[in-house]
Amino acid sequence: MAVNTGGVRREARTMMTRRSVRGDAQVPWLLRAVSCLDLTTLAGDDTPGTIARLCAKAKEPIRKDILKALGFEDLKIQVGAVCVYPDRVSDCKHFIGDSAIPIAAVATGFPAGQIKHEHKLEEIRQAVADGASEIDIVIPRKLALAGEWDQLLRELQDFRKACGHAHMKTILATGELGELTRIYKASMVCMEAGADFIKTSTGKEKENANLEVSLVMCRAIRDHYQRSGIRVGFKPAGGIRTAKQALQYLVLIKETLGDEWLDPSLLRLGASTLLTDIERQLFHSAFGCYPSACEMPMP
Ligand SMILES: O=C[C@H](O)COP(=O)(O)O
Repeated sequence: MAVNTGGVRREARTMMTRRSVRGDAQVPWLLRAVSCLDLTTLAGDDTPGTIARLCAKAKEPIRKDILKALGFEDLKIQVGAVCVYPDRVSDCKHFIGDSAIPIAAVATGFPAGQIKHEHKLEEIRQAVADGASEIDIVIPRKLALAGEWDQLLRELQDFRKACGHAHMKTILATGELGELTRIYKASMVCMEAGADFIKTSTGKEKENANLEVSLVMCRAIRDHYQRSGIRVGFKPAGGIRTAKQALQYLVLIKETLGDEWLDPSLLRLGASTLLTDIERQLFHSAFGCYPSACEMPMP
């Protein structure tokens, strides 16, 4: 199937002008975005201290006084998952404790995927053994770029097996795949290999998540569902920093896949700093002004 690039651009643009969430109506949508958030830290200087702070925030992502002022004090809200490098999974396991928040590990030589296939499989198995229940694998881009779809399918099926009981989220790194038609095809191969989620980007490419590639990937998910009856989740990731952007993704997913996909079991927003802006916007809705820098960190 060839994707009409101009048509996708137009549709993504007009969808945002046709449908938007304004004023107080934003509050439940933003809370939904928080519950679908893969709260992420993927930095070379991540330490057990960084992971302790990440896990504390994952358990209580929005301050109690804000929730109370919004009338949601009884809401038990937590993020969709925490997402870290494989070497930090055991720290996460320790700090997440008894909470049911899933631990996601990036793997297969994240972000570039330029390591040997057997090392990728070993990395997945180790992350699962350490306590990850979700594995965000990067696809070997060279196979997609060369159109070697059968080989890509075989390697992804190996990853699927190595994940065992853990969910497999496949990262396309769309910014490195070029054409939208290739992104559609790669999405289909990932789903055929048994991906539980397809994810746009690592956050490390020059071009990360955007509405156009998200529209194409959501359509691939819809087409796959119509053919197989299997619901695959979607994870836009990389460069999603503002509450406004998060709302745009929720609108796009609602319009393309329906309300059923607005749930952590089928939607995740991969982001390292988005939560700060969402909390600031919720503070504004609760108290009528933005917090000062000492009250809440700036994004
Ligand atoms: O998977 C999530 C991304 O790596 C996070 O990217 P970000 O730091 O641009 O939010």
